[in-house]
Amino acid sequence: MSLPDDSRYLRGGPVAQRIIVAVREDAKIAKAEGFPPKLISITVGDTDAVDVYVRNQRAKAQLAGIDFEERRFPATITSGELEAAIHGLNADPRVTGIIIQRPVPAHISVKTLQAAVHPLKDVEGMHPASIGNIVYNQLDLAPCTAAASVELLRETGLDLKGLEVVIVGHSEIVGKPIAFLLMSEGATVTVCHHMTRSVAAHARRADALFVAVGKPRLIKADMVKPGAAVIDIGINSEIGPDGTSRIVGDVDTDSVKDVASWITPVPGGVGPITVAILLRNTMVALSRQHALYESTYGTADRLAAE
Ligand SMILES: NC(=O)C1=CN([C@@H]2O[C@H](COP(=O)(O)OP(=O)(O)OC[C@H]3O[C@@H](n4cnc5c(N)ncnc54)[C@H](OP(=O)(O)O)[C@@H]3O)[C@@H](O)[C@H]2O)C=CC1
Ligand SMILES: Nc1nc(=O)c2c([nH]1)NC[C@@H]1CN(c3ccc(C(=O)N[C@@H](CCC(=O)O)C(=O)O)cc3)C=[N+]21
Repeated sequence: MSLPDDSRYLRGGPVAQRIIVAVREDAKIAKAEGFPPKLISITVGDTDAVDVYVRNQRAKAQLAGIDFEERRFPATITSGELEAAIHGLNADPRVTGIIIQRPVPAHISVKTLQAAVHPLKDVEGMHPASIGNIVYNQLDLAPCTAAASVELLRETGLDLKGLEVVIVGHSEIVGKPIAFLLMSEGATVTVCHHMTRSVAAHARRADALFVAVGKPRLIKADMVKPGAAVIDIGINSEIGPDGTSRIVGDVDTDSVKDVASWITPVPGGVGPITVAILLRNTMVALSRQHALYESTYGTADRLAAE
């Protein structure tokens, strides 16, 4: 889809590009120091949104100089088998980071899998020990989509302090971490979900509206305050008028763009930044592992050599 050249569109491409350039520099240095970064993606079963994400992870990891490997498992696999595979990756010193693609089949608990990833290899910040960091305002490694969405809001130049923010969707991986990230920035945050009495009434008060539900065109123009920033996080596959599959968000962009001052396109908005932040998180994880390695072995080795 090509978008008109309209400053209301908050495009993710340039932001993602900036991040990837910095990651590439870091990856080059890490390789020279003998710590080549390697990211492993674990997919269980088949989901369109995951396929898009993994395809872009592979492409951008290659651009950034990060080794990328996808491990695909059938939907019939047991939780025990997956946990064993994760433990193997935890123990493999060549593996820097592990991402568990969501969703996983109903008979498997994604929480159990996330808890099985070693916190030092948790590049999404989803281990129960990692997710607490954002509650304590330690924001250098946050869940990727949440961090990407906040990064796009910053592009508006709006002052986040005291900003009225409404988030629609409260998943652990998107809605809740966005709320914590924005609270850290001083925004006033309201979180809506399927039990909220009137999502529209809340949404209409928002200076910045984040939507992560997974329902095409859920947010219409009459739910948006004139002049608001609308961050559309949804990635939904649907069949377009020409009969081919296409990706759309959760916002009815055609009507909302006439009301909002800023809107993120889908594709081309949050998605590319999510991928870039995953790669940046891989480098943050690597530098933590490197620091631990040095404090455990490095000094001793250097002393021995002198
Ligand atoms: N762009 C990107 O980088 C990413 C995009 N996504 C996309 O974002 C979307 C959401 O993903 P994710 O958070 O993982 O999804 P989940 O299905 O885990 O969460 C959806 C959330 O929406 C809430 N919800 C459902 N129906 C309504 C409704 N009618 N009104 C208000 N809230 C509602 C649910 O509430 P409750 O739990 O109470 O039912 C839940 O909190 C998907 O389209 C996904 O593909 C996801 C990750 C990354
Ligand atoms: N553990 C986990 N973490 C996730 O963050 C996660 C997940 N599981 N499961 C699936 C969803 C979906 N998701 C996408 C991220 C980026 C694009 C993306 O790169 N989109 C581009 C490209 C679109 C295209 O190539 O057609 C865009 O929107 O412009 C898509 C989808 C992350 N998710």
